[in-house]
Amino acid sequence: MIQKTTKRKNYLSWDEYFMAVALLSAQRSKDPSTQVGACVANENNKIVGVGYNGFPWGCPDDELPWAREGKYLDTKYPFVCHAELNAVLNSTAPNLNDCRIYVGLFPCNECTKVIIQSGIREIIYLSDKYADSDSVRASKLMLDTSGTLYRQFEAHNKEIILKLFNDC
Ligand SMILES: O=c1[nH]c(=O)n([C@H]2C[C@H](O)[C@@H](COP(=O)(O)O)O2)cc1CO
Ligand SMILES: [Zn+2]
Repeated sequence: MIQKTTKRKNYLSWDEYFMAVALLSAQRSKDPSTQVGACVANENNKIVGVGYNGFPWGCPDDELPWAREGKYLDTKYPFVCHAELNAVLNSTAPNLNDCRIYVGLFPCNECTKVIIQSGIREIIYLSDKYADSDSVRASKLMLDTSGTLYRQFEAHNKEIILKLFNDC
């Protein structure tokens, strides 16, 4: 076998790593329409919280509705906890001051309040598909006025492949 003496070139950047963790977490979501994941990293690039969208602890995934349309109480919206909320609540760190949060989807106004109040200073998001909604407009107003940073994730690769069985 030929010995490799220089470092590997195609390793993940920190941004790619944390976004990949967010996207992997999203795969735990039972939402049939939109799976969102979030990953909080601190100043030392340590992961301090992860989450995905789902119903609250103890609320059965098969009994509450997953519908998007219909009467409010027949939809998922009053029940589902957003990924960002779960990532903040799941954190074991004493506080999230100066952390970054990586999310698949631009945070709604309710999650934005949680993000700002938790001390997180930067949001890195993948999709802004609800940019035209009042919720996201309100988010941006709060972020701009509070000085909380946000930027879209810059992808250098279109995909990050995880192989469960690798030939190494
Ligand atoms: O910031 C967010 N974080 C988050 O976890 N979600 C969740 C709530 C829902 O389960 C799903 C959105 O559903 P839909 O795209 O079908 O409206 O994504 C939604 C947003 C933005 O609205
Ligand atoms: Zn939200």
